[in-house]
Amino acid sequence: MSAERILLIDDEPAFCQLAQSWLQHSGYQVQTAADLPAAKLLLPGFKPDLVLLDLSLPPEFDPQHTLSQLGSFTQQPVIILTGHAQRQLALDAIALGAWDFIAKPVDPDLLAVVIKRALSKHQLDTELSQLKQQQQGALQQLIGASPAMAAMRTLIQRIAPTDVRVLVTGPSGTGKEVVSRALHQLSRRANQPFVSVHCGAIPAELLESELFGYVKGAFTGADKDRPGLLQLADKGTLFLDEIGEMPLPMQVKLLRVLQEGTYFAVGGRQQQKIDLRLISATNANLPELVKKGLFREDLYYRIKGITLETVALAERKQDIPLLLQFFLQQQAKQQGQSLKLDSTALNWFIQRDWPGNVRELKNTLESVAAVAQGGVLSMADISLLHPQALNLQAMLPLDSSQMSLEQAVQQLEIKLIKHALLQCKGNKSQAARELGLSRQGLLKKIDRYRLAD
Ligand SMILES: Nc1ncnc2c1ncn2[C@@H]1O[C@H](COP(=O)(O)OP(=O)(O)OP(=O)(O)O)[C@@H](O)[C@H]1O
Repeated sequence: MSAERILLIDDEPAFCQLAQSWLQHSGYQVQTAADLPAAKLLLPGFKPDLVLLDLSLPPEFDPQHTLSQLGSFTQQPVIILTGHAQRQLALDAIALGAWDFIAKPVDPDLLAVVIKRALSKHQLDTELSQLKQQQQGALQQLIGASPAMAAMRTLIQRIAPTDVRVLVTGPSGTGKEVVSRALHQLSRRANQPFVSVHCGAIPAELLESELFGYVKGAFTGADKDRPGLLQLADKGTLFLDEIGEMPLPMQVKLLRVLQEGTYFAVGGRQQQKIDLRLISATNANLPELVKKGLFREDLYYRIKGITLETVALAERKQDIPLLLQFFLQQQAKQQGQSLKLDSTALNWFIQRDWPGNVRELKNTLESVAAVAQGGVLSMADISLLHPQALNLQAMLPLDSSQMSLEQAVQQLEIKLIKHALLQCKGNKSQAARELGLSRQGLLKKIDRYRLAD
């Protein structure tokens, strides 16, 4: 650990020299300043963890003036150095926020104790505020003000500090990984690793050695010991994404780890102990997979703990503007210019269906932002990537002002669907994609408007 830094502000050169040498001897880094202007110049570069401040400083030698400057030291505790006659002033200083005072001539042992206490308090304060920031940060990444998102936030805050296993379910692209990361960041394991494993992306034959690691000679090519992801996640959180895709033989092995907290590396004989929190995610229906014999029932109950369910964007459309704003800010940071959507473009994003949920919304916005020129994203930009969007205005029913909103919307939908089907030569999957609908959604509308023939 690097030495803690102390800034000593005192105009007596002999005292400064002596105190500096005591403190350095005790392992602190010390810089001295003879007056407040000199001290303020040192602050940004030296970043002291603690300030020792004499009250009578040149040019005024006015303790009240020095006290009025206490506000310059907000990031670190200040210990006041006083003469015996200045006791009341020292008490005033404490009322103004100084941490403690010590009388001159200074007793080095007493000084050491006071400094140690002040520094450990300062460290606790810093850790606490970092933790608070981290916690706010974790939830700030989880955008949405819908009742579903508010309930999700409350649940995350409640269960994050426990070690209970969590299964996050919900449609693809709805934020299951974001939720899992927030659970980790709000947990007591926040400073330990969060290791994410996509169970479906690693070939079945490699999954065991990826998770458990292997020892030298375990198989051809294993020329040295290699730790597995489980070991990398030790003390932290293991996130098993798409757990429904884990092959059955691997499920048996994972079950043993969860039951016993131990495992063997591939080819290894030494039992490894592990302490981790498991969070799993899936968009599959696990009970259904259990019924079909594709997922072990005993493992299902082991990983289930508490189930959190993320909700499709279609069921919380009110989150779309907030999400757009969040992603626009991210894009703006990357592009180094401010970005916004004009009102028609914003409406297009809100009205559209997003079968790929937040992921699709984010990707679409990013592509539009990439092709847009200037800081305002408009329908013209959108139509470069989604030509059917341009036709929208032209397709509005001519006498729409005479109709109810519902009738006008229905007419517009019918026109758009017919147009898309024509363009896609009757291919419904393609037309659904063009319209930003799921195939199922399009079929329902075709049925409702009797457009089948
Ligand atoms: N509530 C949210 N706030 C901010 N970003 C979100 C939110 N939900 C999702 N995202 C973003 O959407 C994208 C997809 O999210 P994520 O990977 O967490 O979804 P998922 O449900 O785990 O998807 P999959 O099932 O396909 O693995 C990510 O870029 C993520 O940052």
